[in-house]
Amino acid sequence: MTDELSQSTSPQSPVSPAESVPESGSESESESESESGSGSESELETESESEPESTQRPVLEAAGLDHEYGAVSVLEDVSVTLQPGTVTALIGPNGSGKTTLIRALAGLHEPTAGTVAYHGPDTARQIGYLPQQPSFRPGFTVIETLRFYASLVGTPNPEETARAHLDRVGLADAASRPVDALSGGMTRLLGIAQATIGDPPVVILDEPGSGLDPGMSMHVFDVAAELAADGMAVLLSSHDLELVERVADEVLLLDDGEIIQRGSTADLKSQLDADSLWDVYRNATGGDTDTVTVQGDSA
Ligand SMILES: Nc1ncnc2c1ncn2[C@@H]1O[C@H](COP(=O)(O)OP(=O)(O)OP(=O)(O)O)[C@@H](O)[C@H]1O
Repeated sequence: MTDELSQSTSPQSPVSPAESVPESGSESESESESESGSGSESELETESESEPESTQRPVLEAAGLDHEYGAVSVLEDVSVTLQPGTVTALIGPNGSGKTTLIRALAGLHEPTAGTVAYHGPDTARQIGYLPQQPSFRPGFTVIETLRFYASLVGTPNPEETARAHLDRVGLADAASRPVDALSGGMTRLLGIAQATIGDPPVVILDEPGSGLDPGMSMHVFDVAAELAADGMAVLLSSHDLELVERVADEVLLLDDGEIIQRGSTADLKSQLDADSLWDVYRNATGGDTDTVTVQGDSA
């Protein structure tokens, strides 16, 4: 699907070529991330269509992921399963490897080792992805941009789909505004709307609440919960532990490239004798509040 999106990009499209999804195996890990992430057939193993669906069966399954940037090991033996109809939250200190893991799950870079397998239906779009810093091609309005994505995935009525997705994130009033005139928070909301166009079975949101005011952050997390209620498997990363506690069915705590805790908030709290997810986090990570762990050489 990544290939489809890239190939469909015309010079007149709202998708900047510079923002399109990196080619398979490309290590162009710059922060100019694509807003059109999706499960790349070339990078994800796809299940046969005849496989029966089961609620117990993960729609996305990653096993034994390692990732290295040169000599620096950032992920080590990470396994993740995403179930339909659930919100999974990825939490962890700055630099612990969340974005690296997310990009591997979204098929945007190949892990050094391990597998990512998609077991969901053979839809036009398998994985929707919100990068940490979404960007859109200037010169197009919000509605034009979303309409473009809707037409890319073959939606029968792109206008209606675009408006419905704008509505869902609370951006309806900005439909006619040029994308380059949006605030940072509004750009993120547009990114979330874009990530869900085509109703992909898996939606991966890298820090969807970052830069949003408290009310809008809560709204965005509620949107994530609604997507899960509609049957999608939602993975989001966040540093807002209160909101994570509010919506997540499962929490993955990543520290120094390894998942050191996983489970429902209730289970984690009881296992670690903690009153809140923040206590869980602090107990499990050592609660360092004044340093960022830099993996590998600190230069
Ligand atoms: N392209 C790259 N080349 C080399 N090192 C990288 C690259 N991208 C990330 N890293 C390093 O990998 C580690 C994990 O980074 P990553 O962005 O995955 O962490 P994160 O948990 O998402 O952090 P944050 O919460 O601050 O967004 C960091 O030490 C970072 O410096």
